[in-house]
Amino acid sequence: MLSISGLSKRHGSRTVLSDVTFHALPGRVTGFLGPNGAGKSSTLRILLGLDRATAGTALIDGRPYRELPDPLRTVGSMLDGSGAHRSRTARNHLAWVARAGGLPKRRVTEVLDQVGLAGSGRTRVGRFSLGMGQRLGLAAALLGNPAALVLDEPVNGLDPEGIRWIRGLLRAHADAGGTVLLSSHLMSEVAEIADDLVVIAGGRIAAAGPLDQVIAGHATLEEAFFALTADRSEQRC
Ligand SMILES: Nc1ncnc2c1ncn2[C@@H]1O[C@H](COP(=O)(O)OP(=O)(O)OP(=O)(O)O)[C@@H](O)[C@H]1O
Repeated sequence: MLSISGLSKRHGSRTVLSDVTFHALPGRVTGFLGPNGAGKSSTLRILLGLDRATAGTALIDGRPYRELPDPLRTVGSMLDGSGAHRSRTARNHLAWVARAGGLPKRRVTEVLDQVGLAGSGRTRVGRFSLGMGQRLGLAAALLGNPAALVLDEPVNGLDPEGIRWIRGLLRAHADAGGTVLLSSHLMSEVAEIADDLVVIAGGRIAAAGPLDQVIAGHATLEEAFFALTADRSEQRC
């Protein structure tokens, strides 16, 4: 389980997160939805130990990321695409991640296959399309066969077939008991895949709960999203 509790973040005098609290549960896909600049990446960076909170906690199975004994086997993540150097091949990049994380080399071949890049393992990352880069980022996230996946805007750059594919992959992961937390600013994408929804705007949680509860009283998710985020987006202090 991923547990975010009372999380606040300030950059100088600017508050970018205020008392953010929500959970992402095993067996569920949780969509973390908000407009640009709402605080999604800031929250996920803290959860993944890449930034420190000003206050509050962000825990993975009850521990901060930095205290996980075996992080890559616990949580797989993708922030900002693949993070691979352009001059590396996909296979070299994954082998490097596997080595650093103490994972067996055979996992490289397995995840390349899993994300549909089996034929592109020896291609330099600099020649990858945006969608291939997303697939490579996902391959790295899957390397440790983790129970939890934390993905920042995973459908960015994917074509319709790629979007359909990633939906299936994330659905299967949750159906097998895994926890999936994915951020997006695209309502339609989230509506297609999420079981639970967390809506953030202006650094504050505007709504959280099962998808149907969050959109109850609104004709569509789009209408709910604008109603929930309209007041908050301008309220950052
Ligand atoms: N290092 C920083 N210094 C100052 N402000 C920052 C810093 N990092 C993020 N911010 C600000 O925090 C706010 C939230 O940014 P964040 O990237 O978390 O939003 P987001 O919801 O992920 O948006 P997007 O969908 O555009 O990526 C933004 O206004 C951003 O400008």
